[in-house]
Amino acid sequence: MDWREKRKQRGIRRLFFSFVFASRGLWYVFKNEQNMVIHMIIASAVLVLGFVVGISPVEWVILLVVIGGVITFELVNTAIERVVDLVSEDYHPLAKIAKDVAATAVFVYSLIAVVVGLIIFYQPVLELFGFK
Ligand SMILES: Nc1ncnc2c1ncn2[C@@H]1O[C@H](COP(=O)(O)OP(=O)(O)OP(=O)(O)O)[C@@H](O)[C@H]1O
Repeated sequence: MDWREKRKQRGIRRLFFSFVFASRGLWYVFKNEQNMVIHMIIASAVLVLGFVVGISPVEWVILLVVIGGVITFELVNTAIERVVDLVSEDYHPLAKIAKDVAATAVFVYSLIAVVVGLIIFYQPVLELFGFK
């Protein structure tokens, strides 16, 4: 069955194929984008740190939203890069703007994620190392 036929599916089968396509997308970006690997490593370290210092339920929610946001922006950034390359691989000022703006979206959200991480972990990490 090719992808056009899969797209015509309805109900549970359609849902199943949506998950298959989504997991392929995630795997593709993980394999091909170094930044995604870096995001995943940092996210894993932060999650482990969350367990170690014992952050509150609200802090967990904030952390998960922020981590999910960074990963989602990286996925959308890669999708935009590939669509731009599909339209033309030649140099074009608009292609440059599209890719630069998409990359900036990831950068801005990542900066916010770092600040949120510092706010959540600053105090508990100091206490963990006996500075407070
Ligand atoms: N077709 C193009 N025309 C003009 N500039 C381009 C073009 N393709 C890429 N660029 C420039 O090169 C940069 C890197 O593009 P590339 O497609 O290699 O993305 P990347 O290195 O995977 O980016 P990211 O780090 O965001 O994943 C873009 O941000 C853009 O400034």
